[in-house]
Amino acid sequence: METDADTFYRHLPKAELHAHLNGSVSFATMKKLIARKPHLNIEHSMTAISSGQRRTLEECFQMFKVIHQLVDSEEDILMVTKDVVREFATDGVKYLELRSTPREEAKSGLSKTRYVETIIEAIRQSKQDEVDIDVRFLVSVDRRNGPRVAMETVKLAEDFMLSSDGLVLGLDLSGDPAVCNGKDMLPALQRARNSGLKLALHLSEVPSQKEESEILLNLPPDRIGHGTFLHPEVGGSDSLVDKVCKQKIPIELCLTSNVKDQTVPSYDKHHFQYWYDRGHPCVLCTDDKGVFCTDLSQEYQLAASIFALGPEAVWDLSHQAVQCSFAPEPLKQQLERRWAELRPQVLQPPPLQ
Ligand SMILES: CNc1ncnc2c1ncn2[C@@H]1O[C@H](COP(=O)(O)O)[C@@H](O)[C@H]1O
Ligand SMILES: [Zn+2]
Repeated sequence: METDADTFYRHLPKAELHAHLNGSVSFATMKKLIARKPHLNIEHSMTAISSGQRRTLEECFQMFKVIHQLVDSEEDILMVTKDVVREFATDGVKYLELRSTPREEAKSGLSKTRYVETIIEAIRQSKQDEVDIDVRFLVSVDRRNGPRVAMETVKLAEDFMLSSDGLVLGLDLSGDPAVCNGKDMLPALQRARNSGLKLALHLSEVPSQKEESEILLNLPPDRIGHGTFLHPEVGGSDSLVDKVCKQKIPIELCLTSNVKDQTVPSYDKHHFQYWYDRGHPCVLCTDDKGVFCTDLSQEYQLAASIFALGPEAVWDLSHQAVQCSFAPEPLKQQLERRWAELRPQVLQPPPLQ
């Protein structure tokens, strides 16, 4: 049963800035995918971490491999993208920056170019179907594939930035942080930056990335994913915090993801508190709503209850997310107007009976 609090969070207009396509596949879509490929013998428990369960980060990356087996054709990608976009819209997300790693699938004849084209097609179809959400796309670089593939991906992203009517806005660096030194990605990331792609980089998701984060922060990135181990209290450093604060680089914070993959010991120990208390721009995100069994309304609700945020503070957080987005100025202004229109409806208490 939906409570008044649930309704408030669902009606709160939200901007989702950190969502990996294949990590965002819902239970309902997963069922359709599993039915399409029964021979793979995949069960839902192999692709999602249900409530109360935890996994290691390594186990999470195994889950993505299983999901990738299920999503390996143009038809799958089109369906998955349309479903994910619709689900975010139903959750009250008005602006979504979706990210995904272009993949080649020899079996189904899928090329990386076709991969991205299919996602763009799904975004366009969602718009035509009048799904109430603006969607933009970030091309992901999986660090596992090393610097050469990273450079190829940047070139692909550049082409799409120029040919997608503004749907492709930037580049994401993600993938298993235990693999490959991000330092080696520097030439590709520099090139991306110089060509006008916005950079959203997963930084310090695990403790061993201090040196890498120092280097990548000099780029600088336009946003940081997680940043779990940047601050000195968890083994980071003042110098890292200084760089982030001086350049006011917004941080994408994914509470449930970090708790379920055990990079953060519990919700109340989440580094949201550290950055929020400093007045630093913080953006609540889901990361992988399918794998971590969450949605953005739930993430706002969790943050509010754990860190004692009132409705105005929650509103300010969702509003700030718009400002931290990579949306071009006219779209940002359009979203600002949307937020302003919805504010009285969402924040005003219901009249007394
Ligand atoms: C949990 N924390 C995380 N840290 C780093 N990278 C992550 C991630 N969650 C997801 N990804 C990245 O997103 C891919 C799946 O979506 P796409 O196939 O690209 O749509 C994963 O393979 C990984 O590269
Ligand atoms: Zn992520």
